[in-house]
Amino acid sequence: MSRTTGRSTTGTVAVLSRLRPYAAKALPRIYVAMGVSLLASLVALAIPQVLQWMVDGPLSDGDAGEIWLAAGIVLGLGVLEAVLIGLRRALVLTPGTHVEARMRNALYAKLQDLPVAFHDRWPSGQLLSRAVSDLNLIRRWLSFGLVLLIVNVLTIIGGAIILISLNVVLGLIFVAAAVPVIAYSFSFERKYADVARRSQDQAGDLATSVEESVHGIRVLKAFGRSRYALKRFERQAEKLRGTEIEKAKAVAGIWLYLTLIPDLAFGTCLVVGVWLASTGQSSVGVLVAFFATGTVLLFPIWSMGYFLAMTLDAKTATQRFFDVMDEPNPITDPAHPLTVADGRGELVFDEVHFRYQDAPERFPDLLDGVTLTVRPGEAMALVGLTGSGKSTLTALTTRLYEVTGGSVRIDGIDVRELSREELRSRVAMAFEEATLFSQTVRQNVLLGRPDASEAELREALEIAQAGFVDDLPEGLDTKVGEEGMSLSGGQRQRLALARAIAARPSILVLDDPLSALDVDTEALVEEALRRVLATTTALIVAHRPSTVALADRVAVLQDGRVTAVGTHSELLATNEHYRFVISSFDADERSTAKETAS
Ligand SMILES: Nc1ncnc2c1ncn2[C@@H]1O[C@H](COP(=O)(O)OP(=O)(O)OP(=O)(O)O)[C@@H](O)[C@H]1O
Repeated sequence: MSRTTGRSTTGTVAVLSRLRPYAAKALPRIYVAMGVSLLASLVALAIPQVLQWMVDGPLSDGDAGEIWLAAGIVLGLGVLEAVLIGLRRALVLTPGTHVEARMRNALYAKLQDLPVAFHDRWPSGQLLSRAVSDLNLIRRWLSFGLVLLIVNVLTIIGGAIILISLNVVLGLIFVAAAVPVIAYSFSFERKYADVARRSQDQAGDLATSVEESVHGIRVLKAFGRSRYALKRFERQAEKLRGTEIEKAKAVAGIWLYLTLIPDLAFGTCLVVGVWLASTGQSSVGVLVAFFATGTVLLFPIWSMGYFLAMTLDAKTATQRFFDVMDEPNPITDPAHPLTVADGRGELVFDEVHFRYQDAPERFPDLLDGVTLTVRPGEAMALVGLTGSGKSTLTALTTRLYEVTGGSVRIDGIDVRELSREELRSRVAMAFEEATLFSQTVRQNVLLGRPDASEAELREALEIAQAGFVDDLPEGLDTKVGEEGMSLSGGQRQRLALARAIAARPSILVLDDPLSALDVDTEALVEEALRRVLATTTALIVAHRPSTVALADRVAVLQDGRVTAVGTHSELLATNEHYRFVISSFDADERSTAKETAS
């Protein structure tokens, strides 16, 4: 999915000025760099004045002493200009990097804060490209493009005034040439802004493809789909290449205008100037100064296209950054959070309604009035057909998603009345898909409670039957996750379970976290889990009879509601839907057993 939002009508200055809070600390240094750069331009513009004085004065008088003096001044001014340019470069070297780092941290914090629903909608490559290449563009613009764009414009204006003061006719020919250039620049801005946005969005899509195919490399290889993935990637890369060429063509167009028109203007000035000098209406010195000034102005004029493009790239990058930063977060802490006093661990779903944002309107709510009480210390299994909304219901307990009606209460307090930190310290979750981070085993397990003691950490590992960690090369300090040791699915699940247990929550939510374990290990984990569940309230999504056996009672989720609650044997005896779900478990188990045997 592309996050292209189409052409923005917001002005470039208005968009870029949104960078001010992040750039505030860097701006003084950037302003000084601008001042220094402007000084360098003034020095460059002063050289032709000295030449004029030299040609009209000492050179025509044949005063050798003054000729040497003038040459010395020109040389001195040249050296001064070089020193000032060097100083400008030194000044702009670091401030942009600070701004980039500040913006990147802010973006990361925002991404952490935004709800899961946001991450469901946004492809990770789009976020990655914002965090890397867009911020890179902004840094380069701040430390280079912004300074030189402004200084070049001022240099061109100052140079034009000098040209007019040297000779009105020649000066006006030069200024008249600016009219078509400015007109073209406006149409360039419109065209380039569009194509820049498209290119940056397409780069994000490409990053998403790379990310997906790297993540899914096993599936692609196993299904022999590598060539297909490559073809898809090539198509996207080709599309981006096309857009980049469009961009390059737009820049080439303005570049042509910016070189051709000033060159034509100076050519005209040369013809008129020679005529003026030959008819005595202008001195040779003035003519020399005029063309020397013109030469000084050529680079600022030619490079305007480049800096304009850079500015528009930075504008697009800024818009893309704020696409994320402006995203409202409906799941926030209340102004005056309550605290759970006794922490008994009662979990109540009261007439809970929920529907995903992108669910078609004709569909009823996925959760259509779920009412369920899990008593303190009770282990409740949640059973239902696949797709009935079990995982979704568990996600509401920690506000990964927000209820769209009704409420979820912990010890009598609506979860929306608690700070998210307090809520997530009360409720710990373990998911079927066990995510480990590129950190040590210890850091991964203590994610929810970094200050847990060694004994607590060991106990959690023991309950989750994760003793294998001691056989890892560096034990608990072995790095796992994406950049570390590869672990099996079952090992990952056991670490994720240990993580939930180590958090010592009053409510434990387990979304089928034992699915990847072999039968023997599962039995051992379940036996150990029973000890924990005796003191902790638990909501357990069950896909297997053995998981159901862990629970005191079972709730049946059907058509968006909890239609029955009871013990396993009660429900078996009285509830037809339960019997049907359980028989589908058995069928699954049988087919899994067959697959394992074959
Ligand atoms: N992020 C999402 N955005 C939109 N729809 C979703 C999202 N996650 C799940 N759904 C849909 O909501 C329904 C319920 O999904 P959920 O994962 O809660 O079911 P489940 O009962 O846990 O299923 P299973 O037993 O297969 O794990 C499904 O139809 C699914 O397609």
